[in-house]
Amino acid sequence: MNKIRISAVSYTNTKPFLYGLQHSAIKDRIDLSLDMPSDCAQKLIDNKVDIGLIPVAATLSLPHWEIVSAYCIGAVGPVNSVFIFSNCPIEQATKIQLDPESRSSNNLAKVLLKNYWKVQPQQILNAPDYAESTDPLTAFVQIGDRTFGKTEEYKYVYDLAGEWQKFTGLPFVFAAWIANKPIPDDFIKEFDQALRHGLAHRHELLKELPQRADFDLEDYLMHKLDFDLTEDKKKALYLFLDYIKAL
Ligand SMILES: C=C(O[C@@H]1C=C(C(=O)O)C=C[C@H]1O)C(=O)O
Repeated sequence: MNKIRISAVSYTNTKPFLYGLQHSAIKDRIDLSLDMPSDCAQKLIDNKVDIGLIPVAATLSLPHWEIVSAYCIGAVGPVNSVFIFSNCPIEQATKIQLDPESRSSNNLAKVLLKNYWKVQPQQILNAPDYAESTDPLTAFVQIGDRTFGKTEEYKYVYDLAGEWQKFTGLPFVFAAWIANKPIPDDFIKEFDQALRHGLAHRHELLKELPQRADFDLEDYLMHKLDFDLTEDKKKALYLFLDYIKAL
C-alpha cells in the first residue's frame, strides 16, 4: 500500500507528536515531512500531502477537509509562543507586521484587532524586517520557537491565545491534523494511538531536548500547550473561522 504523506510543523510544539510517530510501527506507513505552518497548509492545498498539521485558518482554502485526530496544537489561556510584540500599547500602533510562517495567528491578530481592541492598523505582509520592530508605532505578530526568550525585549507583549480567551471565554486551536481526502479508519486509529503515545511520553522527550535558560520548555510542553481537541476547542475553531470570514 502507498504510504500516507504527512506534513507536520517543524517547531518544538510538535515534538511530542513526532516522538509518538517515531516510536510506533506507523512510522513505516507514513512519508513524513517537517515544514513551517504556512507550508504545511500549502502542501495540503496543493495535494502534495494527504494529512497536514495545518493552521486551522487554512481550512478556508480547502474544498474538502476532515479532522482526522483527537489531538491538536491548542491552548487554554496563554500559550507562550504566539505573540504580538510592540513598542507602544496595541491601541496606538499604526502598523502591524504579519508573520510569513503563520496562517492562524495572523488571522487571530486581525480578528482581535478588529473585534476586541477595535483598531485597524495597516497590515504589512512580508515586511523585510518582519521579525522585529524598531519603530515606536509598529507592532508585529510572531509565532513558534523564534519567540522563545523574547518577551523581555518589548515593552508591550500580547499572548494571543490569552487575549482570545479574554475576548471569547474559550480555548484556542492553532493547528489540527486535517486530511484533504478520506483516510482509512484503521490508519486513523493507529495514527491517533501514536500521537497519544507521544503525549504520554513528554517527560522522556524533555530529557532529550536541549534546555534553555530563557524559556521553560517543561511548562510549555506540559501546561501551556493543550493538545486535546475538546468540544470547547472545536466550538472555538468554528467561531474563529466565522470571525475570519467576516473580516
Ligand atoms: C502555538 C503555536 O501554534 C502554531 C501557530 C500556527 C499559525 O499561526 O498558523 C500554526 C501552527 C502552530 O505551530 C506556535 O507556533 O507557537
